[in-house]
Amino acid sequence: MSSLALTPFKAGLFVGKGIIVTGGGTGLGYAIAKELVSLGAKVVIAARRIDVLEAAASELNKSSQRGGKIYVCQCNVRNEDDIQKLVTFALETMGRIDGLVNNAGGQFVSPVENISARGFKAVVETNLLSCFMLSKEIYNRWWSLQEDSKTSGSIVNIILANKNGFPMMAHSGAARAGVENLTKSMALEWIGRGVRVNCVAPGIIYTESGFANYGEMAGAFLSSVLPCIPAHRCGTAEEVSSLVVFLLSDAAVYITGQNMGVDGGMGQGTIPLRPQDHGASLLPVYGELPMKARL
Ligand SMILES: CCCCCCC/C=C/C(=O)SCCNC(=O)CCNC(=O)[C@H](O)C(C)(C)COP(=O)(O)OP(=O)(O)OC[C@H]1O[C@@H](n2cnc3c(N)ncnc32)[C@H](O)[C@@H]1OP(=O)(O)O
Ligand SMILES: NC(=O)C1=CN([C@@H]2O[C@H](COP(=O)(O)OP(=O)(O)OC[C@H]3O[C@@H](n4cnc5c(N)ncnc54)[C@H](OP(=O)(O)O)[C@@H]3O)[C@@H](O)[C@H]2O)C=CC1
Repeated sequence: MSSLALTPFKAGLFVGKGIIVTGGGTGLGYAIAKELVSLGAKVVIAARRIDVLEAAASELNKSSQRGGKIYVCQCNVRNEDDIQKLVTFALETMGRIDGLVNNAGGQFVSPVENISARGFKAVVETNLLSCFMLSKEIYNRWWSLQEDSKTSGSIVNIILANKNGFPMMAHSGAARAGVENLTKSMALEWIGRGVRVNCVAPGIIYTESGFANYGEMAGAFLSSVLPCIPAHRCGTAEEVSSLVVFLLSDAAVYITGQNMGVDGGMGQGTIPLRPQDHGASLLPVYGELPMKARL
């Protein structure tokens, strides 16, 4: 499903630690879980499709080192009851929670004017509300109760590179911008409890599962978009997971409230999904624009 982790971290870095990775059965989440379990972590992977999670767990457990173990929990992150059950399950199985990766997420392609209110809400719930609900639930039921000042938690929120908006996926752009700001607020409120909160903003990362959601559009998208990425290629899931694992680890103990891109030089700029074709609008009001200066 996924190639080797890139981590340079020392073996056993996460021995005894418990981490939750939402959307951990596929794509980026799978790569993150794989790297963690190979470093000795206990990891709960959570998503809606239990069959996908179970298949992933049996593969991932083959990468386990030093007591690392994968547990699975069915959870729709849009549902608060499911979120509460996930935290109960994680505490029962792992005995503790040291890290959370809010990775489950997604959206659909549509111009703003065609998105229904329910569709917009569904995307906001999937990407933003879920992050708030799960982070808060773990804070209230675990991190806020720890007396030992050396006990710390780390939350990594996966968003996406959309500093300049996200045409054709505006609902997701808005939700992810919300996650970035929520990250900064949680980072400042919870620093006194030793909880760090950061974002990782991937650019275009080739994951079979992720791109499968877009059917035939994905091929056309990739060929038009690759020249716009300074690296001239997509990233890989492992190139994202190495940063996520670093942020989860104590090596990042002085880093909180940040948003870091993994985007092949895009500077977290907008993923260039083309706006709908249009004739040259916004023509210059004064003077003529030479033809070669137009698309
Ligand atoms: C072209 C290539 C682009 C590449 C981009 C590269 C960068 C980004 C990559 C990634 O993010 S990869 C990960 C991708 N994975 C996913 O997107 C999966 C998760 N997505 C979803 O589950 C859905 O998109 C969802 C909307 C978040 C949830 O859908 P669900 O069907 O479960 O929602 P409901 O509550 O049933 O429906 C609510 C509402 O939403 C409307 N809707 C759902 N899908 C679409 C669609 N494809 N087009 C238009 N509208 C959609 C649905 O119709 C409902 O609205 P109403 O019809 O009732 O008004
Ligand atoms: N690949 C890319 O280029 C980029 C990806 N991202 C983001 O990275 C994250 C991972 O993407 P990627 O691995 O590529 O794609 P995937 O489609 O493989 O991952 C999405 C995961 O989220 C889970 N998920 C979706 N909705 C829910 C829900 N309501 N409740 C629980 N789990 C849910 C899915 O599992 P299930 O369907 O079983 O619930 C799936 O495992 C996503 O947030 C994505 O938007 C950001 C930038 C670029």
